[in-house]
Amino acid sequence: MALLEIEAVSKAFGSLKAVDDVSFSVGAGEIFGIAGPNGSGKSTLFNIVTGIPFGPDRGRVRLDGTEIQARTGDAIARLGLARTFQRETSFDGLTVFENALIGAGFGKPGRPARVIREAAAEALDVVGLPDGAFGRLAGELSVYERKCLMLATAVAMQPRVLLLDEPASSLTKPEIEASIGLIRRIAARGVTIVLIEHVLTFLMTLSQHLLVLNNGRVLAAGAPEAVIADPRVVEAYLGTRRARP
Ligand SMILES: Nc1ncnc2c1ncn2[C@@H]1O[C@H](COP(=O)(O)OP(=O)(O)OP(=O)(O)O)[C@@H](O)[C@H]1O
Repeated sequence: MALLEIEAVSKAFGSLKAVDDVSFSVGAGEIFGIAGPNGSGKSTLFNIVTGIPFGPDRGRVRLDGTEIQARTGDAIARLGLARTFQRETSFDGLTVFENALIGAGFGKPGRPARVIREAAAEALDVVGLPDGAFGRLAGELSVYERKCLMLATAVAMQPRVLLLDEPASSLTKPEIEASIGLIRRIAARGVTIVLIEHVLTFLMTLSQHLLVLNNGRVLAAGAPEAVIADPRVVEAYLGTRRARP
């Protein structure tokens, strides 16, 4: 059985169908990529799945067989589904370690402080933020470091499924390479990953399955090589240009 099942979900804003009858499933341990032009509904899809800030108008979302579409974002996160955002999001007035502690302590009442601290330190280690950075204020970090911290805070929650919204945006090529490595490290820990990204090489390198959205609908889905070779995808996602290598 799939770990995450999305069945015919839709979300409209007035007359705009931002997500329109979208279905797919993600197997345990998989890295599942989602691409699509600007405004095709990718972030709205993540909002619907995580309940942050809203669920779907219609359709079902199942996490390990449990229907979650009517639950709050908070309850969904407690069930083991975490997300990051397109823009770096952190508590800027808190230190790197304090930010990770918030993730590690989330939804785990009664967890000993020592265990929470260990989970926070481990998550920061996974994303490559060294001990020397633990005391720095989040607001003083570089864009890349802030993205790493947002990721570490989500990893510290020890989710079963992690949804990453454009982790490579605004990064340099070496930083993108580093991000690929750290997403692989997170996946190797048994975390199932769903990844939205504009950078196609990033998606192609990481994903076992790829889905392309266009105007809120699934345009193509399947093996990444087959999907990006699909003429409808070339036209919708890349316009008249060919895919950049
Ligand atoms: N809260 C909202 N209220 C009204 N319209 C919205 C809202 N959120 C998204 N939309 C609209 O829904 C459509 C899909 O937006 P969404 O952000 O999901 O696309 P996207 O594929 O993530 O785009 P991008 O790649 O630019 O981030 C767009 O037309 C957008 O303007």
